[in-house]
Amino acid sequence: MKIFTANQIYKADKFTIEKQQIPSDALMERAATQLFEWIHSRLQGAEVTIQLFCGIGNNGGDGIALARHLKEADYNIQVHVVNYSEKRSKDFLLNLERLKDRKIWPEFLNDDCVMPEISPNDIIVDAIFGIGLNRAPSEWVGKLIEHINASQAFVLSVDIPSGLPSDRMPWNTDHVIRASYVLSFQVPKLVFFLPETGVYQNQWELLDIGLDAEFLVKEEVDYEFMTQFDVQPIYRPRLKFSHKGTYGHAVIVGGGYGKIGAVQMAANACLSIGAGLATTFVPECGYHSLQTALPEAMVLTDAEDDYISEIKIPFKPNAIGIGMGMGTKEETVQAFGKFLKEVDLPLVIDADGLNILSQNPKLLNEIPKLSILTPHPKELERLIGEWKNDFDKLDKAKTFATKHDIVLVIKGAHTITFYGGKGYVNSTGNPGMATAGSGDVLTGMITGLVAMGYDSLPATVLGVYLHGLAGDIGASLVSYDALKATGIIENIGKAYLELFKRPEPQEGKGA
Ligand SMILES: NC(=O)C1=CN([C@@H]2O[C@H](COP(=O)(O)OP(=O)(O)OC[C@H]3O[C@@H](n4cnc5c(N)ncnc54)[C@H](O)[C@@H]3O)[C@@H](O)[C@H]2O)[C@@H](O)CC1
Ligand SMILES: [K+]
Repeated sequence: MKIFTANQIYKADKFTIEKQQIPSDALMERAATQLFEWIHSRLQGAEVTIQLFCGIGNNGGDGIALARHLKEADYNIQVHVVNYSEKRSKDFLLNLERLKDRKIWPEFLNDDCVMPEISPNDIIVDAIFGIGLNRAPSEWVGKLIEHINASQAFVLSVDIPSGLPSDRMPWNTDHVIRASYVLSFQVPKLVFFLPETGVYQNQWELLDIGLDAEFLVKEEVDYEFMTQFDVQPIYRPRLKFSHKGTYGHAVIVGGGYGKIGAVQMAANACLSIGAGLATTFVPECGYHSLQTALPEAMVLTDAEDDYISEIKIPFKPNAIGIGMGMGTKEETVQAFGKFLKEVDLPLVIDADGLNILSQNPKLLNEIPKLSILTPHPKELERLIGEWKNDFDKLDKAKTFATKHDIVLVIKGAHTITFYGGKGYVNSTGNPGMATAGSGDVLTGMITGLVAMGYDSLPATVLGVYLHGLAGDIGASLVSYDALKATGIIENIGKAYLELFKRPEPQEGKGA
């Protein structure tokens, strides 16, 4: 699913109005109808007070049109116009007139207004600013937002939490609505997925306002949100007349004294995702535990007992995952550097492989093209340097991936994969996956998919999605808190099955 910028949404809006030959307020009416139906199907006419805070642009217009629908269904409403500018939008004014025709007179809030009383039992509709916000809200509007946030009422934001710009950091973090729920039109907004800006909403959901399908299909975007619908076509079914050689031979290189488990989990995940064969390459000390814990895998050992000193693979594998539990001992650094020069297939590089790269930046030029790097935030910072904020991080990550022609995976609540100047935002996963070994499992899964013949980008996007989905299934069985990395591996099979269940209505999860 494409993630549009505000400008692209305006373009889609214009295109739709022209192509469908509808008046401009028709989209606002669709938006208001959808908002109303969402609310009405849940409240069923309940006697709760709904306080609507509406700006003077089209977001406010949505709120005003919604107020009319709510009134017609006999809801108990209070409408406030947050009068932050004299430049009222045409469709806002049109809907204000329609509201007045029904004898509803909104209260106009200005910079000298008394803050309206809000009970914790009220429902707030936040339609103050939408994607048109392009500068800091003035002080009194900021104070009103703080007042709403302090009310403890349920806050339903229209399109985006007011005060949150769609493409940059907020000017003042206190002057952004903390939404209990966001009903966003047609396409998700990038800010929902970033750690610093995703915190302004608990949950979001899309409402379809019928923006033109042709535009949605054709418009090129910088980011995509990878839903079940987007990921399904990547999957390649196993063939009837295939054998284990068809699904590739993966090698997992890593481990050290006390850190053989990382390799074991990666190799286990690699086989569980479907690789034909898996061989591990570990220091000698890992031999017995690996042979015992994972009988399906083969084991090659380094000459050294405790650490890796020379990486020798006596056959040509289809994929190599490297770095987990490997340490950054000088001999290992040398071995890793030599291996990078020799190897002629894309690698999946994680953990200490990434640490070695950041400590020895010259090695970055030796990374085989189309390799996949899977840093968590700290590892990413060591690779690309500090960032000012999430947007700066995305820019730096994109530049780094393009410069080295690699796939870069920024792990987190919504893992983002960068390749070829584009970012793919993952839709699965949960906080329970922030647990030891979760990254090793991901590396193993992606390595397995590369071994099976998937190209680097599809292998990564599918691997990240299935990893999150396996984690979601695991957490649904044991809770977020009790989920362990092995619990993710155990549910890879169920994740595959879930991938082909009938898609549910698009619904997102907040930070
Ligand atoms: N294309 C679509 O998808 C549709 C969009 N609709 C709504 O339209 C919204 C966008 O409407 P607008 O473009 O009118 O913008 P907003 O309603 O977000 O903002 C109103 C206007 O206020 C001005 N402004 C920006 N920052 C300000 C500030 N800090 N203080 C004072 N004034 C400020 C800007 O000129 C802006 O256009 C969307 O978020 C959505 O809710 C809906 O009506 C349905 C159709
Ligand atoms: K809003």
